[in-house]
Amino acid sequence: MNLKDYIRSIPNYPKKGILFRDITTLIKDEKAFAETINQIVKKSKKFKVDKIAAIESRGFVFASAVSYLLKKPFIMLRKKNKLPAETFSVDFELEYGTATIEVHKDSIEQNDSVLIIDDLIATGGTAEAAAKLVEMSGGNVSAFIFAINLFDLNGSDNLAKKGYHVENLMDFPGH
Ligand SMILES: O=P(O)(O)OC[C@H]1O[C@H](OP(=O)(O)OP(=O)(O)O)[C@H](O)[C@@H]1O
Ligand SMILES: Nc1ncnc2[nH]cnc12
Repeated sequence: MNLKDYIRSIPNYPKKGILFRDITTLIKDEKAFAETINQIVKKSKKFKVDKIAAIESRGFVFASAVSYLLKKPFIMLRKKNKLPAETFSVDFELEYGTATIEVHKDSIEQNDSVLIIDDLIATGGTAEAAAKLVEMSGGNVSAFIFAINLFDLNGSDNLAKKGYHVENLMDFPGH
């Protein structure tokens, strides 16, 4: 099965010049969804993983299934003002705007090895903010796993250059 066949590409969404890579067409096919989760689980075996963290909202779709299969705790990295208790907070830039993500201060313990999962990496701004949240919490990023890498936006390569382990299931151009 070629997972790339299940990704729908929509030009000029949400802004002119963005080629949107849509995962809804992958997750509505139960075999493609299961294959995606299995491939992420397989890639995760190379790394020490105490906890899994994922980025709202599309990241949750994949990461919670992986967390269930690996029997590891699941940590939500959420958009601003969604988490009810005390948080660490990081502002960052997106391919199409700016944003803030937060994590509860008591989600990650000192020296936890945290696997960060998201559906897609573009510029890498979101992923770097996620890494900062893990590190501010006292944890270490054991690796990043993305279903889709928009390779011409260089986010994945930039994370690797910074010394992070990065795994991608599918490569697409972002434009
Ligand atoms: O590498 P970057 O340039 O930072 O972009 C990647 C991020 O953008 C998308 O999320 P989005 O903010 O659109 O939110 P959503 O998951 O709630 O749709 C995607 O799910 C990644 O989290
Ligand atoms: N081109 C793109 N397609 C889907 N999600 C994205 N998130 C950031 N850039 C994206």
